[in-house]
Amino acid sequence: MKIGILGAGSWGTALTVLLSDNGHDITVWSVDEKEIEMLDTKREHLTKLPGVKLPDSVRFTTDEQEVCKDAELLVMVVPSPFIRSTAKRVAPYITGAQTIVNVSKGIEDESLKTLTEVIHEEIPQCKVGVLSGPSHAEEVGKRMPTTVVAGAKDEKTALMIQDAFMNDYFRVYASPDVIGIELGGALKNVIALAAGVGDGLGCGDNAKAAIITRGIAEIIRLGTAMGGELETFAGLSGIGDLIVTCESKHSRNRKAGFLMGQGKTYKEAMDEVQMVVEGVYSAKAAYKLSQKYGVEMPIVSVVNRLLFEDLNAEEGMKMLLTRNRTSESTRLAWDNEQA
Ligand SMILES: NC(=O)C1=CN([C@@H]2O[C@H](COP(=O)(O)OP(=O)(O)OC[C@H]3O[C@@H](n4cnc5c(N)ncnc54)[C@H](O)[C@@H]3O)[C@@H](O)[C@H]2O)C=CC1
Ligand SMILES: O=C(CO)COP(=O)(O)O
Repeated sequence: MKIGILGAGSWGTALTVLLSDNGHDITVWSVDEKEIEMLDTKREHLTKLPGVKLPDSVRFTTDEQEVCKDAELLVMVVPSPFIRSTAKRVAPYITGAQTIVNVSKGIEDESLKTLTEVIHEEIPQCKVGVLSGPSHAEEVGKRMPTTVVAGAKDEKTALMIQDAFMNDYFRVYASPDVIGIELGGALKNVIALAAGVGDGLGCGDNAKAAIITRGIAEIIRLGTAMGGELETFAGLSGIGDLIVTCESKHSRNRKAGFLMGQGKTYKEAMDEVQMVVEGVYSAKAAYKLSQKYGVEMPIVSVVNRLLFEDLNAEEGMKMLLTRNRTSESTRLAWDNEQA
């Protein structure tokens, strides 16, 4: 199959390896001429995925028309703040016969729309799906075992994406719950920032388990209010991706949080990570969504204050621990007759 990859950072590069292994004919596009020149001449992303070699058959371009021409499938893998502008750039070259799969993780800050909603708005003529799950580029680039979920509203599109990506080291499940998959992928990054802050402060395994568990409770509260399925949040694109991002040495979100936990400012942390930290963009959107849907998201709220209101990490952790006492579940009922 002819595939165009829109975005050439670490995830775009790892997926180029995977999709080339699957025998597809690949063209990679980036807005950044220097990045394209480096990839074309060195066959490696020297800064974002060093050590991972790209096959000679892959073509590189900065021309939107070239990457879209004859492609049956387009993979959208630019950071979330550039999804709309990239969709606008390629829209004139996309026909109803093509499918776009979004593999980026975020929520648009201004509109509070998910990324497939943004793509669909800009390119209504084509089918749009999503692929998400616990999948660090550093491991996929080395062909290490990975499992993810392909989502689309219609089964044919989901199965087409599943077929294109799946091989013996990359297992793809299919699902119709597009909103659930996308919200899990975007919101876990905000919780991973908090997990990193805990690590930076020197908190232990108990705190990490608490942040993951209470984090998924927040994701489920907002995600189900927005129409996502509980089963999806308990799956690969929900708890699965939350675990890997909170635990992995490869995670940019966890690392940014770690640096802030160690006393670095938000700006210093971003400068040191040097790659996209999506949780920073999704934090604001998640907070606004929690207000809109009337759901409590204490971790998301503290992360926002750490990032944008100069709250320090120690105070943030204390705020979470000393909230008013409450029940673990808001749904379970007491049997007071037994008292
Ligand atoms: N790196 C990973 O392990 C994974 C990343 N993702 C998601 O994939 C998305 C991309 O992440 P990475 O590849 O890691 O980012 P990255 O930080 O490695 O690369 C960012 C890339 O964005 C592109 N870019 C920069 N400015 C742009 C602009 N103005 N317009 C269009 N494109 C521009 C460039 O190609 C640049 O290399 C994010 O949403 C991330 O959450 C999802 C799964 C795994
Ligand atoms: O989404 C990811 C892994 O599934 C990547 O997470 P980070 O952006 O935190 O590295």
